[in-house]
Amino acid sequence: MTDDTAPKNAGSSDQPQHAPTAHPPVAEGRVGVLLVNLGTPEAPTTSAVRTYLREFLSDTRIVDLPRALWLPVLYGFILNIRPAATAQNYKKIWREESNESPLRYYTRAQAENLATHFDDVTVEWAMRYGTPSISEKLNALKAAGCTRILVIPLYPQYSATTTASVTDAVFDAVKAMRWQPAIRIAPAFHDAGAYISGLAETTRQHFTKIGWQPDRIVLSFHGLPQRYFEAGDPYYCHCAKTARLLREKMGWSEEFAPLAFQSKFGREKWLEPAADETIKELAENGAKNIAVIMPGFVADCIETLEEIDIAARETFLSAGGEKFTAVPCLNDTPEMNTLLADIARRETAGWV
Ligand SMILES: C=CC1=C(C)c2cc3[nH]c(cc4nc(cc5[nH]c(cc1n2)c(C)c5CCC(=O)O)C(CCC(=O)O)=C4C)c(C)c3C=C
Ligand SMILES: [Fe+2]
Ligand SMILES: [Fe+2]
Repeated sequence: MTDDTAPKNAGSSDQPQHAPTAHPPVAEGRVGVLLVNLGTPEAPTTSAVRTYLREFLSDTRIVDLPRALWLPVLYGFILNIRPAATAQNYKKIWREESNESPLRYYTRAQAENLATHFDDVTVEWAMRYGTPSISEKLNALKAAGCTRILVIPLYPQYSATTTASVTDAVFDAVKAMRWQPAIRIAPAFHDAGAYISGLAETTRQHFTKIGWQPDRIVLSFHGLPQRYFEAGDPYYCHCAKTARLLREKMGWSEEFAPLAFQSKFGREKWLEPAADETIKELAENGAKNIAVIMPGFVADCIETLEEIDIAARETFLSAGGEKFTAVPCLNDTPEMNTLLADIARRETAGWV
């Protein structure tokens, strides 16, 4: 536990007789939990989106092409063209009340809700790209005396592009520390009971709220280049397992609730089928009322609110569909709170 008497030697009262006395006070003995999501621009403007995309798309975990090939494309084309269009899309979903993106709003709420479960654990949240950074928050936890820190990447399905990238940033940050905290990284939770039941329960509640039942349901996950899957990324298999478990829980067939992948970026072949094509085909084949569930996202964001709830809705209605609903992500629901508390308790076992 922290000893407030100063001056103080690090870590122990078992100091040798001739120990130096000028050591700065070091708080110690607490447990910290750091929730980490992807990251988001600071504002829905071209320049803020450019700053965000520059950091995001420079990560070799996200785009693994040789830098000599990728950087000219990134700086010559993508960062000149994409930010303006993406900023327009962020404007459509921006939370004006708190002047932030939904992803940031819900990530903060998730951390605040999780903190209510513990008296003696400090809970913080960070973003892999942009702010607040992982390094800033790990240093803040350390300064608050956390010598044991659990990091929970907020991605239910493991991918090198997301989960491993968080781990990279965590260890880059501790690399700069003299007295490193003990670090644990929570594993993927694609098949966790509380996650599947949370998805099932919030979906049922949503259908009750809207007052109609869909003819078909698309289980849409963020996509990846197929090459990453072929190189050993387990993401596709984790998505397929989440989809199967949710179908089993709800009594849905695979035909009724097919798996699809959204958010394709660039020219490479990505995981298929593409969600927008699946949604269009459903309308063309006579489905009138559909729902889209996006279990790969624990917080609503541009990909769920703009790409699906605005753009894919338009695709479906233009192709002859009549009713479309995007089921909200787990966000700041009690179900999400239970899930995070379960993960935090299990993964801090022996610490708390
Ligand atoms: C090569 C490009 C991309 C890969 C690979 C990728 C993987 C990936 N992303 C998420 C989760 C999110 N992505 C979000 C936005 C987003 N993703 C990409 C590109 C790749 N993602 C871009 C360019 C963007 C920005 C928006 C745009 O310009 O279209 C978000 C939302 C952020 C927000 O502020 O709302 C999330 C969340 C996962 C889970 C994943 C791999 C499994
Ligand atoms: Fe993405
Ligand atoms: Fe997108």
